[in-house]
Amino acid sequence: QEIGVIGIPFSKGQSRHGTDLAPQKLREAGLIKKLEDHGINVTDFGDLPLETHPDDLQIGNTKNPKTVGAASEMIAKSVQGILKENKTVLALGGDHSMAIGSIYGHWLAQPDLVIIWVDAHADINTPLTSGSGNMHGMPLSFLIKELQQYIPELPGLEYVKPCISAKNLAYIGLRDVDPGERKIIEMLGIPAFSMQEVDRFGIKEVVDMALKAVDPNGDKPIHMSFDVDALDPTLIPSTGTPVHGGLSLREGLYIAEVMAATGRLSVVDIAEVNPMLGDAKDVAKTIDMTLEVIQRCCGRTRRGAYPPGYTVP
Ligand SMILES: N/C(=N\O)NCCC[NH3+]
Ligand SMILES: [Mn+2]
Ligand SMILES: [Mn+2]
Ligand SMILES: [Mn+2]
Repeated sequence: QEIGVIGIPFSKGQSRHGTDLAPQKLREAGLIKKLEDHGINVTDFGDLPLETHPDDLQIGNTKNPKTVGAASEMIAKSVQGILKENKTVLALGGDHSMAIGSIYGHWLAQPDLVIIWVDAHADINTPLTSGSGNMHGMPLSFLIKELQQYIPELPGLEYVKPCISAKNLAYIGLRDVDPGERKIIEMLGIPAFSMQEVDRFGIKEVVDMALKAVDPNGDKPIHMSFDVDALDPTLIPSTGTPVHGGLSLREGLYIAEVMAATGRLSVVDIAEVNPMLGDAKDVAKTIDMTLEVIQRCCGRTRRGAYPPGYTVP
């Protein structure tokens, strides 16, 4: 499977500078070489030239809608284009508002996509239920058809068409869900496997149940939106909203290996790495753990592999 890497140097979906530096940091840590060393064909499409909208504003408490909207539109076009080249997209964020564009672009190319959202957070606040007004806590609300009656028109987001049904979304890793989000999850019956379910059933069962819920026939293109804060903060200290009691590295790798093994993993978002948070050791650890997960999204497995036609020397 061919991988197309796109850098999304973006931070305006939240308030902490730094997530825009993550794509370059991941490259500098050897991302491309690590993938190639494991026999993975990878093309690096560079970073999107994202810009801050000059006269952006705040609507209600929603911050930077024009900047987020313009970025999402550019992300959508890029993701759609890479999918058209029959490559799996590895979208390196950037804060999680990037998913507005990556999911929309995925839908433009493969409308029957399903979403696996791996995150400590649900990111499904509407502009009206959000406390902070940071759009990285809202991406899914702009995309889910059943929520559109609750979404006000925001300047910059006009082009985003609601394109996902709640039944095509499943969560893994939740442990910090706002009241409004909990209401939405229950109202729409979204399969949500929090860390409590991970503890109760184990990661194998949770991954099986999540996939069964959104893709019962095992024939849909999969969009995995992976917020690194799904992993435990001891593994990923350099992220904006860490929450104790996260996924272990092994659980994170397992999720990635199973998704990749379906052969239908079409788009992977890697969100919320913030290299400006914590000390140098924290940043190095965060980047290192993120690279571990990314490699398994792209087909490396802990079981080892060999190229087709390989014969033992
Ligand atoms: N990391 C975050 N989302 O995944 N932050 C925003 C969440 C606020 N409810
Ligand atoms: Mn998130
Ligand atoms: Mn999160
Ligand atoms: Mn609209």
